[in-house]
Amino acid sequence: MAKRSAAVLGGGSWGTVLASVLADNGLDVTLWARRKELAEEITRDHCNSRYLPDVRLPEPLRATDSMEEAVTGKDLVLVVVPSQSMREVARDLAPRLGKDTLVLHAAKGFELGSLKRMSVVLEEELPMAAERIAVLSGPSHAEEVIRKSPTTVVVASNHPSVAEEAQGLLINSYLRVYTHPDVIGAEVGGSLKNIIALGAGLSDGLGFGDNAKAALITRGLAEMARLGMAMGAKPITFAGLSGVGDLVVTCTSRHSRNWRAGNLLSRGLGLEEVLQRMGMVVEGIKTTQAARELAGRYQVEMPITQELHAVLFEGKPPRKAVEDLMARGKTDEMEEMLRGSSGPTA
Ligand SMILES: NC(=O)c1ccc[n+]([C@@H]2O[C@H](COP(=O)([O-])OP(=O)(O)OC[C@H]3O[C@@H](n4cnc5c(N)ncnc54)[C@H](O)[C@@H]3O)[C@@H](O)[C@H]2O)c1
Ligand SMILES: O=P(O)(O)OC[C@H](O)CO
Repeated sequence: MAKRSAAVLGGGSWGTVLASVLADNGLDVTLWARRKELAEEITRDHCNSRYLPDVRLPEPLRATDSMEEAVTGKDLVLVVVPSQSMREVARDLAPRLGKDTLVLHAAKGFELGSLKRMSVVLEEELPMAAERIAVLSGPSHAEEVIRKSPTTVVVASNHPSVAEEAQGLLINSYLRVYTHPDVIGAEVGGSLKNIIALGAGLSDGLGFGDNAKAALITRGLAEMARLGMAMGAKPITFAGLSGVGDLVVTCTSRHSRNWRAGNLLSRGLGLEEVLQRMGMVVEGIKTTQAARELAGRYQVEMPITQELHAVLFEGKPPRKAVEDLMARGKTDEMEEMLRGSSGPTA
């Protein structure tokens, strides 16, 4: 059988690590990076010094700054760029995509303005591949996967055979991949957990304790599920890897960009300075804007998201945001879940 092949689009932390996983699995892999110097460094020195310092990448992994060269003849194209770049990259990919190539994305966010999920953006820009699209999500920090630390993720697709094929290409002894039928749930969970992780970083930075973090995680999950269900997700998806699994890892890991950004905000730094210090994408910030608009569109209460929006974009002091969350009207924790609707409780 011919050697399977893949292109990974995006030379940041997660793109580089997923390309390394596929190379470890024996695929012929080409990574596409926008910057020529980065592509050369990966091919020549087997490292990505900006995004993964001190990590040696698999020798067979090749990189290029030519998308044409990267994607031509590949069985799988894995798109791993920040959400706000997804449409632009998909547009460049469209004329080059092979007629049977699987398209998998691993971004966690919504497109600002349209508020669309990433697989919808891909379907719009790659209509010829609409039946071959899948999403990769779940608790997976790049820094741990590259060390081959045991990790579990899901590949969700509306087409079971597409999810199974992507699963077969990615699964190995340190990355266990489950298929999943709920694309909406996987994308909404993977995106919204970043908002709660920003809140967890803020909470920890302000010196609130473990009770506060447990509350944020649990009530955060409730509002993630509430919006997800209104958007068409299956509630059970939020109990899985792309829901509570990813929420827990992002709220508690020292690797989390979103947690770290929240923590820097708690020290009184402005948003611009926080982003400059991070130097990597912090998806939760734009997701907070998108989720607040989605909450309005779907008439769903998202108090944590609302308060975080006020802190990030309206100058509200974080302690006042916490006070206001605690002082909300009395409610029943499970009322809405047990009613099975997305009605107005929080
Ligand atoms: N880092 C992780 O551990 C991790 C894990 C799971 C999911 N994700 C998700 O993967 C996505 C990418 O995250 P990351 O951590 O790799 O980000 P990163 O900040 O490490 O890297 C982003 C990369 O995308 C490139 N890029 C941005 N816009 C581009 C464009 N228009 N064309 C080409 N390249 C472009 C940047 O140059 C950079 O190389 C995000 O949605 C993130 O939430 C990340
Ligand atoms: O580092 P973060 O906060 O962007 O999170 C990365 C992944 O989404 C964790 O699964």
